[in-house]
Formats: sequence, structure tokens, C-alpha cells
Amino acid sequence: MKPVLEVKGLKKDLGAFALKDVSFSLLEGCITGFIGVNGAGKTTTIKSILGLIGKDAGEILFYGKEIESVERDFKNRIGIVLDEGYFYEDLTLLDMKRIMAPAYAHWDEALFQKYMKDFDLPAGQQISTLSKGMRMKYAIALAMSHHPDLLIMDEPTSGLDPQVRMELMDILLAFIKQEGKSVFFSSHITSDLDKVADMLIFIENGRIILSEEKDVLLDRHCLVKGDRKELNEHTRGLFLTLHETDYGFSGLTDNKTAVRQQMGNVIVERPAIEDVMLAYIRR
Ligand SMILES: Nc1ncnc2c1ncn2[C@@H]1O[C@H](COP(=O)(O)OP(=O)(O)OP(=O)(O)O)[C@@H](O)[C@H]1O
Repeated sequence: MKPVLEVKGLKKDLGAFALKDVSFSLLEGCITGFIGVNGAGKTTTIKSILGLIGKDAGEILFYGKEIESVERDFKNRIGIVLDEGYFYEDLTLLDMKRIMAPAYAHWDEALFQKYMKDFDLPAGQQISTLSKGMRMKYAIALAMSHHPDLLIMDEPTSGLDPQVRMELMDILLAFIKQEGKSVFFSSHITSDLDKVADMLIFIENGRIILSEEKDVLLDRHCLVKGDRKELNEHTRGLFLTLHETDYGFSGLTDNKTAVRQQMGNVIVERPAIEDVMLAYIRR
């Protein structure tokens, strides 16, 4: 799988917060989840990639070429869904589209109309009156109607109900099935990524703390539950996180073999991304 986007040594100082040497790659054919708690630096990273804020250091390559040198091609080949929307609220959906469409070399009006119909979007309605779910679907229709190769989405699921979130996941899965497509998707709602992500990147306080294939990461860890009498000074040391109650314990380990050898009567389960994320950010 070839890299679509490579971020190398990205730095941005915002005073109280800084991106510290952020490096990662997005691979073709993959949905990459960009995970971090509120304020970890997801939006700042995405804005730096998109050139919406300047960077202090580092380089960003798009299919191996510096973004600045292929800016036009980059803009034509990415679809963007941002948290804040960036729409003129007073315009209707149709009028906003009329402003945006000419900016793209490969705008496909028939495809846009299809999305509008599939998503049940009212073309003549003012953007300010859309519900959150409709707004997100409209942003996706705009982002996908010029056949982008890379979809970059900042917190697209925040504030959406489970039904709409599921619809969005289906849209992403249909998109990624096409040849040569990739998705970069930031979220702190990790359950969405449990379903669709191929790769995961964790960011914490402006630093990338983990970048790995989702299945490899989840296979490497396990969630262990059992009676507290299984815990002693040796077995406690096997856990990255440990939560104890009067009734028992649950903990995350990256040492399945030792747990199986040293702890007799415990339940071992596959963790969710959230379990692993919490373990890494608490370190
Ligand atoms: N223009 C700015 N000037 C100063 N600080 C900023 C600026 N923009 C963002 N920050 C700070 O940078 C930090 C990271 O913000 P960012 O929006 O990148 O986080 P995030 O991971 O996207 O969080 P969330 O999940 O809440 O959207 C925050 O502490 C924020 O207050």
C-alpha cells in the first residue's frame, strides 16, 4: 500500500499548546482513525495539513510531492468535512453549492444531485436551519461530488445520533471500496472507528503516541476481568490500566501470555479502541 499523505516533523507553536514533531503516513485504500481526547491537537494537525494555519516546521507530502508544489492537484483530489462547517449560513444548500462547485476541476453535478436525493436534503432550505445530521450529510455531499481520492474529516460524528453515525460509516465503507481511495477521520468517539478503521493514530498533547494497524493493536492487547484475589504484586505489574471494585477487577494488558500463565481464573476479552486509548493516555 502506497502512502497518500506523509506528515514529517510537523511543528506548530500556539503558545499554551504546540504540535511537537508530528509524523505519520496515510495509506491508500485505508480508513485511518485519528484519535485523541479534547484538545489533543487533532484539529490543529488537520488545519496545518490543509494550509488553514501555517506550520513552524516540517513537511507534508501528497503522493510523494510537497503539498505546496502540487497545491492545485491536492485541492482537486481531497474532500474535506470540517467540524465547524465553513458554510455561509444565510445561503440555501443550492446557492452554497453554486459557490463551491466551480472551485473543483472534476465537479460531478449528477453525483451531487444523487447525494442530495439519497440523503434527503432540501436544496432550497437555508443552511442555518439544517439539523446537525443534515448539515453533516450536506458537507459530505459537497466533499464527495468532485470524486476526491482522499477524504479528510474532522470530528464528523460529534453531536450525531447513532442512526446517522451508522449511515456515515456505511457511506465511508462504500467510498473506500472504490479503487485508490483513502479516508482520514478524526474522532474522540472511538466506537465509530472500532467499526470502520484500518489504521489508528493516537495523538496526545500535540504528540503522536501510537500509529498502528487497528487489528494488530487490538490483537496485541487484551481486557482481563476476574476476582481481586487473582491480583498480587507480580500480576498487578502485567497491566497497563487496572480498575478495582469491591466485586473484582478489570485491566488492560499487552502481555496475554503472562496473564494466562500467572492468573488462573480470569476472563480474557478483545478490547475496544477506547480501552487501549485510555491506557496509553494515562501512562
Ligand atoms: N489559534 C489558537 N491559538 C491558541 N491556542 C489554540 C488555537 N487553536 C487551538 N488552540 C489550542 O490548541 C489545543 C489543541 O486544539 P485542537 O482543536 O487541535 O484539539 P482537538 O484534538 O481537535 O480537540 P477537540 O476534540 O476538542 O476538537 C487546545 O488546547 C486549543 O485551545
